[in-house]
Amino acid sequence: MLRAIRARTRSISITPQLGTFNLPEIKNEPMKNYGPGSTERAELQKAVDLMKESITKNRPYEVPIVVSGQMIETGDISEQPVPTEHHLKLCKYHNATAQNAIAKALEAKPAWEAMPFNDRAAIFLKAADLLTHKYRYRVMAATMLGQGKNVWQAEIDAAAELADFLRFNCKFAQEIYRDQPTENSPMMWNRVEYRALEGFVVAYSPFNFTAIGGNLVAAPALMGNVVLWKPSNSSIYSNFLILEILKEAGLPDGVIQFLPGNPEVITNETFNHPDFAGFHFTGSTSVFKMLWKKIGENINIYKSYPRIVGETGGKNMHFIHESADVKHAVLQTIRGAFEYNGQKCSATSRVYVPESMLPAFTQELKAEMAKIKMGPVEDFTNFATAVIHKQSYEKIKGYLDAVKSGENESTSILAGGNCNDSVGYYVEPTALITKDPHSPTMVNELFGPVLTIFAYPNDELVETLKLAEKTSEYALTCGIFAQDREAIIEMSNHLRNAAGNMYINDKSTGAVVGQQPFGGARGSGTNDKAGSSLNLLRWVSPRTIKESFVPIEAFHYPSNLKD
Ligand SMILES: NC(=O)c1ccc[n+]([C@@H]2O[C@H](COP(=O)([O-])OP(=O)(O)OC[C@H]3O[C@@H](n4cnc5c(N)ncnc54)[C@H](O)[C@@H]3O)[C@@H](O)[C@H]2O)c1
Ligand SMILES: N[C@@H](CCC=O)C(=O)O
Repeated sequence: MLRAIRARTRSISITPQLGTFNLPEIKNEPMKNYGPGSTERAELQKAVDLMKESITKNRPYEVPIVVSGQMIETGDISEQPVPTEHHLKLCKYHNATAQNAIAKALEAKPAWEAMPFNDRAAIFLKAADLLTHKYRYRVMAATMLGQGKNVWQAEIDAAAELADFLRFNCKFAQEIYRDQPTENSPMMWNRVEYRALEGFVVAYSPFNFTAIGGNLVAAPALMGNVVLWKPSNSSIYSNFLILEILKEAGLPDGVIQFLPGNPEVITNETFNHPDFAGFHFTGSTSVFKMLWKKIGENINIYKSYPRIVGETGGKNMHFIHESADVKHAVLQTIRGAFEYNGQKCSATSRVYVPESMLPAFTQELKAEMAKIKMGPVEDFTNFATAVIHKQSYEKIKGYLDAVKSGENESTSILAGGNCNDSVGYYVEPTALITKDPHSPTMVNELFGPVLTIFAYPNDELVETLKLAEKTSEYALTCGIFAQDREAIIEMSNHLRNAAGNMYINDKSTGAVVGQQPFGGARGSGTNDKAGSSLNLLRWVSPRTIKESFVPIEAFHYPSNLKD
């Protein structure tokens, strides 16, 4: 008997982990300020100029698909244009199919999920350090040229937020693994294992945050999953650089497969596979709903119930109370509405102003908006740049044309309103004012630099809060502005379900990982809070283990015995 046990033991492969390790201290990545004359400004300018020079000489970067570390050129090529100068192409990329990638990912899975946590964490911590040191300016330059971000927007996204995601995920994962049953009855031991999901995870990322693309794949991967990544066609090059960094950091081949290209092809191949185990999505609400439906239709072919995590659109408000500091509210509104040209899911796109404050608010807003400088990203003094692509330009212009033509008759232009796509997809930062709280630009997500103001009677605060609360299908972010504490409480209470991220006297954008976990409810997503343990928990399937130490001697319980 003993010999048989020994023989079995010898056949088990054991990965030793001879210690319970503490992670290095996890802190937010310090942000560089890129002020005039700074070293970082000079280095970033050099990286941007080099990249621009290369593509201007008609040498766009070439991005393959990556399956199990193999760079594959399918020959079916598309291009990623530069939004501020659309005749330039940042990269050419090969369109993928997913077939082989699924099999290869499943092959890579057993070794990856068996790798001790400290080794998996080391890979992502190393990637964060490679990003913030060796590759910071390159990834920022790719984000600036390819996605139209100015310096500060690229810094907070492609450098700081991505590094924060990679590092804080390790901290939160360690806390999850350490979360163990606190009670053990005599002569037994209870444990919980946090297994990776059975099968593969699919991640679809949006164009607007390089960091989100990185996190959509890194979060499930850190928890032991294998991930098929379909990046947005408008952020291919920066996303490919992230994959390269992860590879240099030691990520084994096959853990993340990189599949740029036609989303419908990838969807058909991955969503119809029995091992489809999870979907990690960030993008628009309509696409998410359509994909959720497909998953539902396929439910009988899957081996498990797929985990579905989606962070989607927003129609975020600033609600201003009569006690607010007007200048502060205006400046925060300009940042919230117009930084990155309003292309953040969290962008401020509607603002409620008390009637008594309207003249001061609009005067200050117009004066400050007149100082916004718009132009290409390589001129660091530009605050606004171009929107991402032609489709987006046409959509936003359509809403503005409806205001100009009187089709949207309740609404007029207060500032801005011009569009020009002769060189880049430029939409001037625009403030509209409306008499109709349900006008199209108060309700729909435009995803561009357009803000609509609605003035409410000072004595109708509660009614207007109720109106604002149910004006759109979304519930992502919201900023309330007031000095009066009772007003803050009233506003916050009425808007409790109108936003997953609420800001008091601050703008609706700019959540920081580890400080304000991010995500919304209603039409804005599943609110699984990117950059928190809530998100990581969606990528594990816990197994509870009870081990008894001492043999029992009878099946009866004392209650079965006779007196
Ligand atoms: N809530 C958040 O955290 C958050 C963050 C960033 C962006 N967003 C939202 O994302 C949107 C902007 O990003 P976008 O334009 O890249 O979004 P999108 O919905 O167009 O694309 C997102 C992803 O879905 C894929 N996709 C698009 N159409 C598809 C289809 N028919 N079938 C399968 N896949 C498809 C895209 O290729 C991309 O990878 C906005 O609505 C914004 O609010 C939300
Ligand atoms: N997390 C970002 C928004 C991401 C969506 O685009 C913010 O808080 O501004």
